[in-house]
Amino acid sequence: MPKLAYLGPEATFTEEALRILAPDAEGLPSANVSAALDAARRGEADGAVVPLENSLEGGISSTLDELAWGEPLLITAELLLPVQFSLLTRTEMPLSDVKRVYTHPAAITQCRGFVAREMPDAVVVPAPSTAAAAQEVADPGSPYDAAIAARIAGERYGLVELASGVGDRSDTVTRFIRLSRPGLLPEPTGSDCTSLVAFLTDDHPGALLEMLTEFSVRGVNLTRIESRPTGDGIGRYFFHFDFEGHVAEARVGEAVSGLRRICADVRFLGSYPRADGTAPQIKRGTADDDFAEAAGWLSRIRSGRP
Ligand SMILES: O=C(O)C(=O)Cc1ccccc1
Repeated sequence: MPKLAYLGPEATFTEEALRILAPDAEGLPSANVSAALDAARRGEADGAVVPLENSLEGGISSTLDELAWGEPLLITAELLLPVQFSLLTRTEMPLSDVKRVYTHPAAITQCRGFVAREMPDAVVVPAPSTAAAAQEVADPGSPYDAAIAARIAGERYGLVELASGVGDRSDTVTRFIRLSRPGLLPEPTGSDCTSLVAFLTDDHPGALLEMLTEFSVRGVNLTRIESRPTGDGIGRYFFHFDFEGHVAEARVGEAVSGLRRICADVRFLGSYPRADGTAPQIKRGTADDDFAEAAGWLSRIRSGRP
């Protein structure tokens, strides 16, 4: 039974994701994303499950930066999970009495409209996770009146559900990833995604276009691009890329090695099955057979056997 570290404590959305991604796994709750990933790096767990992005707000910065700067880990699976938020308190109370709310930053952005409409005077404070917020609010000495978390977090920590469905959109989806220490990649399935981070050599006109061209000329469809500051001053960024296909496929391998040639550094984050099962778009001339045929032709030319 694998042991997987996750953003805890019990009853986070990440735990729900873990139960779906790895139903047989033993969960190891961790205080934050870095701690979960460190547990996997140190071998205290076989891997980790953490949130990566959501469809309303984009990437979860702490995860993106850990993947780029921390000891390397490999993404081996992803899951898309719709999440529902509840407003949880120790006792029944009118909404107007809720003055201090505690929850994870991703929930703050996804419930902003509800808070502005129903509790305009409330202050919302960021918590390490939604379940950590629920656990804190359950403490009678807590300075917070309410947590925004999953209904099951309310049940787990003995809170009252003052309101349910407090998210601004019911169709918001969060993307979670499973990671392991570097090793063998998952086999290609025909519906895969590859992730990497790329660092520019220097700042010059067209630098981003040059990177994008490596994908474009091989017909590789990007599914996410996100810039993050390098920390070296305003205007200095590196880039997260997700794209269709597995690095074992010729067009993807060529794009990745093309990037490697023009970037200061490329960190490969993994090729893994796509959660939505969508087959990649393959443009004419970019299938594995096309690359193999052209490579054979080139080698015949080079050896004088056209
Ligand atoms: O805090 C949690 O429960 C998490 O798993 C992170 C999170 C927070 C809000 C939406 C999705 C994931």
